[in-house]
Amino acid sequence: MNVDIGNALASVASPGISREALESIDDQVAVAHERIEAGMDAGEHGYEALNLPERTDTDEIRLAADRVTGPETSAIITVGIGGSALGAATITDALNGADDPEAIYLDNVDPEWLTSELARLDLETTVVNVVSRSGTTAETLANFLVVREAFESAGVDWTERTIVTTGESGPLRDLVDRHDLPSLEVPDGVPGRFSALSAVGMVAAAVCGHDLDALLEGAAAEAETLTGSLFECPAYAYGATAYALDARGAGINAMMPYAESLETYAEWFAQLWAESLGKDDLGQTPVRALGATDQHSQLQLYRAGPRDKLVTFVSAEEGADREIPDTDVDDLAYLGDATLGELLDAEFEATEASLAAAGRPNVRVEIERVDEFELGGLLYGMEAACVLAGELYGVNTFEQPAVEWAKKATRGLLGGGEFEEAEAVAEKTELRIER
Ligand SMILES: O=P(O)(O)OC[C@H]1O[C@H](O)[C@H](O)[C@@H](O)[C@@H]1O
Repeated sequence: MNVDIGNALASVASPGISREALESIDDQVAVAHERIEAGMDAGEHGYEALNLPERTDTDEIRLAADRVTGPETSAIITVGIGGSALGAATITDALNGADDPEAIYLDNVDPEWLTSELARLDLETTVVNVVSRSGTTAETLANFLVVREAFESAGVDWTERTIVTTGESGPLRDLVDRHDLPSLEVPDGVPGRFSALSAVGMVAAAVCGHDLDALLEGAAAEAETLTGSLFECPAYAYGATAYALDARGAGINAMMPYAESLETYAEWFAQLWAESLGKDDLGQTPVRALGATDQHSQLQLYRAGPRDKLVTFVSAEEGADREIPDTDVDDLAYLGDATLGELLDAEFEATEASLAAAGRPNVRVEIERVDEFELGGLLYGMEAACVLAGELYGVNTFEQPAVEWAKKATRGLLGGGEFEEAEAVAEKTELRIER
């Protein structure tokens, strides 16, 4: 990926970063890079994620996926949540074409939605991809039990169509052993939100026939750019700029890719950025946005609201295109001379310039196209940017203790044990205004 931080400079934006400040931050980047390199060399928890390009065994993933996939495979249901779903969804949503199996992600426990999703599938030709490091995540286990029941009710042998990616032990590992299911391991030392470039994120891509090696080659090429300076490393330039803008008041980061196929990538980025950096009352709030669509919903706030946002654009240099037919509507005749791709590019450049004209900081992330190599580089680049930002914030980038309170409360509310968190739910302060 390439990064252009010109519109984040103090000469353009407020908040903005002076060139002197960038030079000073670059000294911190050099120190942070040494820490990151040491963590990678030692295979330390979290830093190990940046070793995935050479660690992930794509043959192993393909072999396991091939045990449940055939030419008749029409769909793959991934049952997982958070990092155990968003990386895989980012890859298949970015790469799947009309002829690929449909990739569905059951990463919520909404009964109406899940029932409607299952009802429209041909379970005979559907693969089930269960992903959970712990094997105890309530949403994932509940959804798996419902999916398994749906297969059994349809008289379809789920064991012939189910692949599991989980830790070395736990309920899902027991299920694998009991039914001799094809399985893969969640890599040690890699938090879920950093695991897209491992079996966690790549089984669905394998079932859908994508080039896993190209994903890793793109990631490896990005890994090669990790040097000790933000002026030489796009990932570090992005991470340092986002951090520095937050320190100057831009506490919100709207991730706005100009490609429909990257909409889920913005959701993946939101977990990566929020769950890694949101600690000790610090962290930059990610907002999922999409170009050109959100020019018509959020741009007003980005351009004329509080000066508390960075807008991050992701633009693909090339892609499939389509002519806009001629029209006799006078005011729209100019569109007939353009293609949809030219319109999308013009809207991106116009929106980028409109924010700069209003002194609103924005950064451009460029990829050549949305394919395996470029996507692997984007995922890896943003992971490295996040690790660097975590070093600059001085937070524990790789843990997420704050998510545990609600889990305990949920378990307590369902009779899964005595938890004071559940009692706190009952003590809610109310001020109800009813219709
Ligand atoms: O993979 P699992 O153990 O099922 O965890 C799934 C997700 O839930 C956790 O609560 C964390 O918030 C995520 O970082 C994680 O990816």
